[in-house]
Amino acid sequence: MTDSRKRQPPEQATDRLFATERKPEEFRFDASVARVFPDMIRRSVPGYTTIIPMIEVITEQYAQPGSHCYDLGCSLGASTLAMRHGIPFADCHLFGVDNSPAMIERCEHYIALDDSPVPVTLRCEDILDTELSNASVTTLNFTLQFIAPAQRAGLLQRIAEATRPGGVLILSEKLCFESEQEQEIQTRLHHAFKRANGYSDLEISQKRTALEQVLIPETLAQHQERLRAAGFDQVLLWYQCFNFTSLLAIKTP
Ligand SMILES: Nc1ncnc2c1ncn2[C@@H]1O[C@H](C[S@+](CC[C@H]([NH3+])C(=O)[O-])CC(=O)[O-])[C@@H](O)[C@H]1O
Ligand SMILES: O=C(O)C(=O)Cc1ccccc1
Repeated sequence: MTDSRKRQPPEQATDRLFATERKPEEFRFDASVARVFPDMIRRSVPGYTTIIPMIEVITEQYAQPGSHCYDLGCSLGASTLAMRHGIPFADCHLFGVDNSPAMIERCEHYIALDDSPVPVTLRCEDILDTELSNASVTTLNFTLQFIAPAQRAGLLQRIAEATRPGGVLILSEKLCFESEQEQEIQTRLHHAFKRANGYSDLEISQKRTALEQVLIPETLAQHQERLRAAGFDQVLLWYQCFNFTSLLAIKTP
């Protein structure tokens, strides 16, 4: 492939994956999702377009010279590129990890189009198996929710152990709520957000069914307690919009 072809951005499309009636099937990060993913996540996750630039701001504050930064579940690299632009040291190494070949293939194109100096290595791997060491900033931007709940504590412990003193984990997640009333209100607001972004009731309901066994949200308290038990000293909620949040877990220097 010539250099100029390699540098073309992948074509992007509008998400109509759930627009027509389809047989119930579990949601997967396959090629059809990868093709529409920027549109899908922007229209589906309240606050996503705010969180991405803030990942750059947070990374700039916490990246340490000579350290590793990790974006776990990097998809097409939106959070990876935000981290790359925030890292103020050329001797840091950034790793983007995702187990979807369709995502990693497209992500490679976006990384190649970006010419900032921080080296990036993409790994098509399960984040449960990926090697972690010498970390200053690690991001799980809406990824932990797709990991089986029984595996979550072990992964967070591995991240905390790999994190240097003064380093952080940025954890963004869809939440559920202990109060049934709050669960109902926040879900209604999330669905209203999706409708305002052009999704029909059929699209909202079919995607909801497809995600039921795949995206398993937990409460804010569950996340905060598990992050502390994993070895993070401070857990700050820095963003919430409806049932979507982002936390900053800090290992004290
Ligand atoms: N076990 C796993 N190992 C590796 N990757 C996984 C695993 N399970 C799921 N993934 C990957 O985690 C990503 C989650 S999307 C992240 C968005 C991105 N961070 C963004 O800021 O744009 C969030 C969403 O779709 O709501 C997908 O690309 C999966 O393939
Ligand atoms: O679409 C939804 O309802 C979500 O909860 C978020 C989402 C966004 C992109 C892929 C999977 C889930």
